[in-house]
Amino acid sequence: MNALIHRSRPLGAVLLMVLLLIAPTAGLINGYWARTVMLIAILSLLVSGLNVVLGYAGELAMGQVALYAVGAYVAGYLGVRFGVTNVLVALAAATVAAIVVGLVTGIPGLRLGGWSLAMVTFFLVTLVPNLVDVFADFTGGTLGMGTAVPTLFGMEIVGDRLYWLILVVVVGWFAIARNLLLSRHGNMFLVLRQSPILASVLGVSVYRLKLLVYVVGAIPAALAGALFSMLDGFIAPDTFTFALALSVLAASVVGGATSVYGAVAGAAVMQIGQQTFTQFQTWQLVIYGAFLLVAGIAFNRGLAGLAQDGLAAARRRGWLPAPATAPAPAKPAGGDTGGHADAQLDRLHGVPLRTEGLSKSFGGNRALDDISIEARPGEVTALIGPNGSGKTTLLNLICGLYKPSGGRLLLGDEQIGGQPPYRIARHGVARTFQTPLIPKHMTTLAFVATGRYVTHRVGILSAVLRLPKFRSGYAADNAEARALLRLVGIADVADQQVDSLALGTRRLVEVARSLASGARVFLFDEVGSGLDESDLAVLERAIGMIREAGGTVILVEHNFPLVLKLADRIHVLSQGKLLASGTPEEIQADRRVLAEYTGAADGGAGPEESDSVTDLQAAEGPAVSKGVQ
Ligand SMILES: Nc1ncnc2c1ncn2[C@@H]1O[C@H](COP(=O)(O)OP(=O)(O)OP(=O)(O)O)[C@@H](O)[C@H]1O
Repeated sequence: MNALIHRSRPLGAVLLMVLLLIAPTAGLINGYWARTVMLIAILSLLVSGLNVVLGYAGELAMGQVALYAVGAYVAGYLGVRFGVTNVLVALAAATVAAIVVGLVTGIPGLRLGGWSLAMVTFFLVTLVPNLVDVFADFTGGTLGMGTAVPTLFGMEIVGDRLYWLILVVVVGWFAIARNLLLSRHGNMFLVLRQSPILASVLGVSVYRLKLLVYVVGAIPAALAGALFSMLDGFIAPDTFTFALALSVLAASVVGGATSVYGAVAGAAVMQIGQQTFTQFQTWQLVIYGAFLLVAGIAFNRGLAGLAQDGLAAARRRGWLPAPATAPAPAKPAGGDTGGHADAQLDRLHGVPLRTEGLSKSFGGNRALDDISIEARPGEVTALIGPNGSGKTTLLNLICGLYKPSGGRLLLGDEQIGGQPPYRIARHGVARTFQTPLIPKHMTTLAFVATGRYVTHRVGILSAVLRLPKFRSGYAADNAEARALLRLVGIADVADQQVDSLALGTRRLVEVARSLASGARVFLFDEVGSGLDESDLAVLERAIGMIREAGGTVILVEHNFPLVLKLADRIHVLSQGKLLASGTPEEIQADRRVLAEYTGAADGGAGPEESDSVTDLQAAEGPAVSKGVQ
């Protein structure tokens, strides 16, 4: 979990809110500005919903305006047709309607994948005027409909009361959004945005998580619609235009899509801008288009990003004190990258992993052909072979990123071949990537803790309400992540942004992250590549500890000396086939292996003595990049 963000206190936001709440009664703002504040508050709900979906989960969903219309018409219709004017009922009904519409549009949009959700939600916005027209008996058609005066326990909610109601709803939503986004769930949303592949190998069903995020993002939009119908007392389709959808997108960019409170700043800039420039209506589409082009490139983290950069610069220059972070554990004597000497692993319940005649074809390319190997618990099983021989493909098959074209994959006695990656991860299979998958906007500690997201569950309600279960889970996540970072010798980078780390350190972070899930099988894809001598020593020790603790380790590695030191058994792949299997001594002595690496014509019929360790090393070519690495 993001330790730095989690500790942030919204003091400024609270003070601003108190000031705004008392402003009209204290005579600090007139009617015009009170309405402006209400409109900004309503727009910020729309923007916040978009931020959840776009900024966190990375899904472009343009339907906020359609959900805004749904909320407005549901609340309006309840009052006009059924005489239900209670604001709590109206807000609850708008929330339910948002969930229903979110599910109805999100399920097909997300099932189809790709740009489908963006398309579905885009069409939803363009459909609003037509739907309003078609159901004119309920909506008043293009002429619009007047709404009833909202009430609460017999009181009419108008004037200052409506102002307070709107602010209270907005504060309530932002409290929920803050607690959700600044929690392990928000961190998983960020992982999802950065890499659905990473989310899936962490045990998360990408489809379900995206649907959840999309539905959560729909709720504030519908609440905004309900509040708007109360504010204006009239609803007409020309409120819910494509221009408004662009305005919401522009406000999200201005405020910063990954900032919780940036939505308010973005909404304020948009609303005040529109009201101030009288020519705005005429030129709004041009202005939004140009603005999105410029802002998207020039300051893509919005006002919130500029503010964060400003604060960081002020801290660097010593104008502001450094933020308080949890003290890093003391380094042991002699350790230069954070201690690991005292670190220990709990027992890992490794299971045997077997492949039986496993094959994989990509069109006409037989990348793997009839591979039968076994990796045992408490052992390191190495996969070696020249570039393109199929090592990563085998790992991708084991963790479910590729579906086998033939053969079986057994974890213990269970056939897991062909299951989706999130299910295989839940069986206790963890992996690292040849090119580490590292999210943005997250500390190293928070990232390592994402390994525990599925295995040590804490519900969304616990996070939103900050229940004791959330707090104890947060403490346990942090303690475990720190201990694992210490184990892999990089405790000192715990509070740094994980995407700022060097490649070698990222690899060690991935090892720590894979350990955090309490996995039984570990797939390490070239973890030693890019590590210096001291990091390699730490890595060697960490993998040794996993073996001692009973874990099943499959190591793909080009660093042959490292393989010889760590492996109990080595399998050599060549052009998708299993060339040789044996102990390190047997493989070193196998002339076919040396011939494969050096390209010698005569590999010999069987194992023979060779001075081949350095030969094998020298024969390794540079890694190539393709597919899921
Ligand atoms: N997604 C894919 N689509 C098409 N072909 C692929 C895909 N992934 C792998 N291949 C092919 O499968 C073969 C094996 O590739 P793989 O990446 O598994 O090799 P490797 O042994 O891991 O190589 P390296 O050591 O360079 O990582 C190659 O011919 C590669 O082009």
